[in-house]
Amino acid sequence: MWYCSQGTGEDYPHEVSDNMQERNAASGNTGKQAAGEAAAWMVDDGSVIGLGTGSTTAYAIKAIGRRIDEGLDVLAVVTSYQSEMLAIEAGIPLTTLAEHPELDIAIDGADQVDADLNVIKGGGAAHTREKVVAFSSEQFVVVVDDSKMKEKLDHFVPIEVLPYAKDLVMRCVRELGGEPQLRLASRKDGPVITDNGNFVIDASFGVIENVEALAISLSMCPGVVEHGIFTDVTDMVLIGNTDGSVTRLDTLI
Ligand SMILES: O=C(CO)[C@H](O)[C@H](O)COP(=O)(O)O
Repeated sequence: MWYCSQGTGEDYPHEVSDNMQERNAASGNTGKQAAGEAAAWMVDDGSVIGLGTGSTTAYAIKAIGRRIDEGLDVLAVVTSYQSEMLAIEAGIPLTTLAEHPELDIAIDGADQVDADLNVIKGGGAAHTREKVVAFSSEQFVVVVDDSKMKEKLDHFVPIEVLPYAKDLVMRCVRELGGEPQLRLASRKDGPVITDNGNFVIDASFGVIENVEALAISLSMCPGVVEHGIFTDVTDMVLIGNTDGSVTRLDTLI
């Protein structure tokens, strides 16, 4: 269950909303920027935060960096080399899960979100660390543009696998009714190698009727390091719309 609220200027602090629509429209990435920047305002002073990966989260990271310039005091755990580089560039002090195993809030993008706030992640092959960070956080906030919202999930599911187990995992996926495809690199010959040194298999299942059952079945296949289905962890989704407004979906407890 979730409830929904929508706003433009009034719902978010001045700095996010002021001229937000104009700036976002100019960038050509309106929804992602609106959602990412709105999430940056969810971060409290003195908190330890998790930073996801991807182009939408990048807007949040840059906006948190601007808040730090104005005095915000935070420490961040990153989920990938990409978020590490962006956080360093934005001037965000870093820490680790070993030093801070419990995070206050994590902000991350998604490839698709359904009406029950189930999420598919891993378009950037970072979902393993992203899932660890999400489950280590008191609050997990997902930031997406409105094209990512679906009544039922039908996006392919990224699965990080041990290279040694590639063929077994492909067989598991087929037995579960899916069509597996090894993700290939675009600027290198051969497969994508994750930040953890593994392969990624993208598995298409069409419309996923039972998200939790599929998530459990995929986890049970030997050689699966982690798959991109996130259930029962998302507390809030901030959806950036093409006009620069942001719609908020919260879980009801
Ligand atoms: O899961 C992810 C990385 O593994 C990303 O958060 C997801 O792919 C969304 O990316 P973007 O914000 O660039 O659309």
